[in-house]
Amino acid sequence: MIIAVDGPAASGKGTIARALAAHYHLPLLDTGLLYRAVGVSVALAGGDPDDPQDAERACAFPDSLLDDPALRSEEAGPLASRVSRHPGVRAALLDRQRAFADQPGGAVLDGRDIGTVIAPHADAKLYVTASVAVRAQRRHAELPGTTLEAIAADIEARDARDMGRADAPLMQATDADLLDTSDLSIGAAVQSAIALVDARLKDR
Ligand SMILES: Nc1ncnc2c1ncn2[C@@H]1O[C@H](COP(=O)(O)OP(=O)(O)O)[C@@H](O)[C@H]1O
Ligand SMILES: Nc1ccn([C@@H]2O[C@H](COP(=O)(O)OP(=O)(O)O)[C@@H](O)[C@H]2O)c(=O)n1
Repeated sequence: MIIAVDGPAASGKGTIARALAAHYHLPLLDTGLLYRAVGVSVALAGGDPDDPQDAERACAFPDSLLDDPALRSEEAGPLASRVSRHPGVRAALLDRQRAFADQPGGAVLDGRDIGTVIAPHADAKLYVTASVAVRAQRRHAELPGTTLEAIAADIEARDARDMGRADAPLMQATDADLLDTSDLSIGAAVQSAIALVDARLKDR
């Protein structure tokens, strides 16, 4: 069984994807980490994240980088969003994500284009969202050193860049279930997600 979880920054998709992976005993891939690794690698090499060649070169990052806490920093999100616009970067990361999705037994993947590009054949697809104000509050609680205004501005800029790019833009797949977590606790959001996935599995 493949479960695709997509949505914008701090919508709660990672939390939901983790809970679904535990509930259904499936391996989990946070695909945002791959783009964060490319973005951070470009910065470490002194390159330009908006330059396709610099970004593509950085796709050969070492796997050990995926465990680096720097990938969760405030700077890494916008860097990831900038490199992820380049079709060459998306192509370089495609096989790894598809192989994870199609492993025997299935998988949960979360990101921006799982239900639309990586695993359009997923058995269940969730598009997780929440208002900008709620998402900014959540990220602020994680990154208290930054102002709420700066975080909200980053979220809005990232939404616009991720939804506006030509290649694999962030969008709800036509067959994805929408889950707005703005007014839901983590527990309630996870229960709703499990109910939506169970309903899709029954229809298979
Ligand atoms: N429904 C929710 N209610 C309150 N906080 C939440 C909820 N879902 C997630 N969070 C918190 O918000 C932050 C961002 O959630 P996360 O799942 O990492 O989002 P995403 O993967 O979409 O960026 C985390 O600190 C998480 O614990
Ligand atoms: N499947 C994916 C996952 C992430 N990304 C990009 O990587 C950036 C960081 O993704 P993330 O999921 O780690 O970010 P958060 O939603 O956790 O803030 C996003 O803003 C996207 O630009 C993507 O293009 N496609």
